[in-house]
Amino acid sequence: MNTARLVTTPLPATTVATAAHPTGMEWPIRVHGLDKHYDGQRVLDGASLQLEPGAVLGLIGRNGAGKSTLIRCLLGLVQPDAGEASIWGRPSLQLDDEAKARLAYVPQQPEALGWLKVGDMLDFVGRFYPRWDAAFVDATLERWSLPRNKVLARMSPGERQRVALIRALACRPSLLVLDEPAAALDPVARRELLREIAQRAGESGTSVLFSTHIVSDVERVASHVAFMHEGRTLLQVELDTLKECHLRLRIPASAAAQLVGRVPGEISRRALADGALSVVILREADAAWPALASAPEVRADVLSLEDLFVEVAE
Ligand SMILES: Nc1ncnc2c1ncn2[C@@H]1O[C@H](COP(=O)(O)OP(=O)(O)OP(=O)(O)O)[C@@H](O)[C@H]1O
Repeated sequence: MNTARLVTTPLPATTVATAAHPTGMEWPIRVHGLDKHYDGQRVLDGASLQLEPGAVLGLIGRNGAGKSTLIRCLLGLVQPDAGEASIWGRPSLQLDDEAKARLAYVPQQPEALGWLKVGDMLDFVGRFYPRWDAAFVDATLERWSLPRNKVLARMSPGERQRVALIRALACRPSLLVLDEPAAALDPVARRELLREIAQRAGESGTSVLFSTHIVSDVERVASHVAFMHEGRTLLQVELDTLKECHLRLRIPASAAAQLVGRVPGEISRRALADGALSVVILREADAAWPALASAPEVRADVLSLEDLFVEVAE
């Protein structure tokens, strides 16, 4: 497969640490050109991402695509080999206490403070956050049937993940970063979580980044989606405009043989068994489609989010 890097909103040339949002507000998240290697394996390959204030961005990618590594670089937990990452305009590796107090992160497998009981851990952590919402903690523990007096290490992964989510939301963060928040949750708990995220974003203006490989979760709650594949961010776009800005072209073998180079806006390409080509293209809002899209022998389809994910990640 031949893939190209493409972000529908191009990142300006200024450094991420200093660039301002067009509204004058700070970008909750900006990541530009991140590279990261582990043991000679390229895990991030020029990954770029940005999160609008108040937006909910679903970062979608297959297992091993690099989502967790991108998030860990973004939060300053891992140092990238190259590229820049910032939160509210501050470089991720130099976040001050004020920025950290406005930020909540739920890792894929929350393990911290496992020897404490649920209630003791939440009371302890709450002391460090001036905006801690103790009433929310009590109400949500009850609603989600989580006992205060159970030791965290003895809980199931799903229960532990829900406690971690309560902890994250109780800080009333301005930015919430969730790494596969639904991974260990049953369908009911997943819906509750998504509802909570949507409510936070809608009512309090919390900006949210969450990684997932569950397409329906993105459709249910996200305002924006970014696709990640083999360490690259292939596209980032607003969900409402997604259908207007991508097409899959099925180019028959006869025409495919004459095709030289990439199709304008091409983000993925797949050879089909009969020699035809399946090419996904993306255009900027209001830009014209390439002439090939209306060629009589070419079939152009708009894809569902799930089909688009499969097409670019195959
Ligand atoms: N600390 C590490 N040491 C060595 N390799 C690592 C490390 N962290 C991640 N990797 C490798 O980097 C690649 C990307 O991993 P990452 O966890 O970022 O992917 P992911 O998209 O979050 O996957 P998943 O959806 O399965 O959680 C994988 O091949 C993984 O094995």
